[in-house]
Amino acid sequence: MTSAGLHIDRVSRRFDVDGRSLLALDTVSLDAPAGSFIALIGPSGCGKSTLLRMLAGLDQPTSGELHVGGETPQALQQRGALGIAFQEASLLPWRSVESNVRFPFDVIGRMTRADRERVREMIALVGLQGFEQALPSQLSGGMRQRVAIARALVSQPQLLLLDEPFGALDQILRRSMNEELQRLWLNRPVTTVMVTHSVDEAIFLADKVVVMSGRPGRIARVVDIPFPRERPLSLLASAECRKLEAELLALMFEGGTSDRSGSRTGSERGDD
Ligand SMILES: Nc1ncnc2c1ncn2[C@@H]1O[C@H](COP(=O)(O)OP(=O)(O)OP(=O)(O)O)[C@@H](O)[C@H]1O
Repeated sequence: MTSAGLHIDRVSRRFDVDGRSLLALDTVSLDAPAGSFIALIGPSGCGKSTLLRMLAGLDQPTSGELHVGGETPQALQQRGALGIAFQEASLLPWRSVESNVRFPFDVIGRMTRADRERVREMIALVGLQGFEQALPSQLSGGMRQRVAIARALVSQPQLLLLDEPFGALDQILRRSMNEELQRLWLNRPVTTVMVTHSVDEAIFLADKVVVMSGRPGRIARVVDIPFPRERPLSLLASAECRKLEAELLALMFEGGTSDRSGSRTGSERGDD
């Protein structure tokens, strides 16, 4: 299964809260070619998770459309072409590591010899050989996130969605998981959208960082990350990276008023 490009076209989402209509996302448009790594950053409540949930087919826009490789997220999800890992690893506690990683195949009712081999391979790739029969409660937080990432990638999805996958980990573990995710992604560059609160994590992993602003949630700016891969962790201490981090933070606080070049959204162009 090859990776797929993203097409988000003027997506808005309203919620009814206590009889009031809240505009959580306002005409968000974004295009990304197959094999891109997109990081979504922005202040709390700006709609990052809402956008990710729509890409996962778990929610529908009030207006606008989302397509992944020409298909709706629902279609993608139904044929097992979506990989999802959220902050709480959300493993099934009664299932072993092996059984959790195998889960996406159980859902689509398929388990070929190649699938079985793939489960074994993913467990090895995330460094959990020897823990196949362990239960989630017997694992550390980092190991549980590794299982979640292995499960998200096992069916070779066309789109990988990550919502703060390392948010609950300490800084050292988070860094090493960032390295590990980069290695897995370089092994097979699947189109990825990751929500993160960590600006340097976004810079380390992404091709493009999408900075969102809040109330209502909009894309303030899309910033290309210029650093070639494979990126070493030492990149994060470099002056160039620090400067970019400061600019992205400023964009987040100012609601995207910095003049750093980058693509503009439909609403910025005033064509919505
Ligand atoms: N099911 C829902 N019903 C009502 N309001 C909702 C619902 N889901 C999200 N919202 C509202 O939409 C807005 C965006 O929420 P969302 O969780 O997408 O933000 P976020 O950027 O992911 O925030 P955080 O960084 O804090 O996780 C918030 O104001 C939130 O209260």
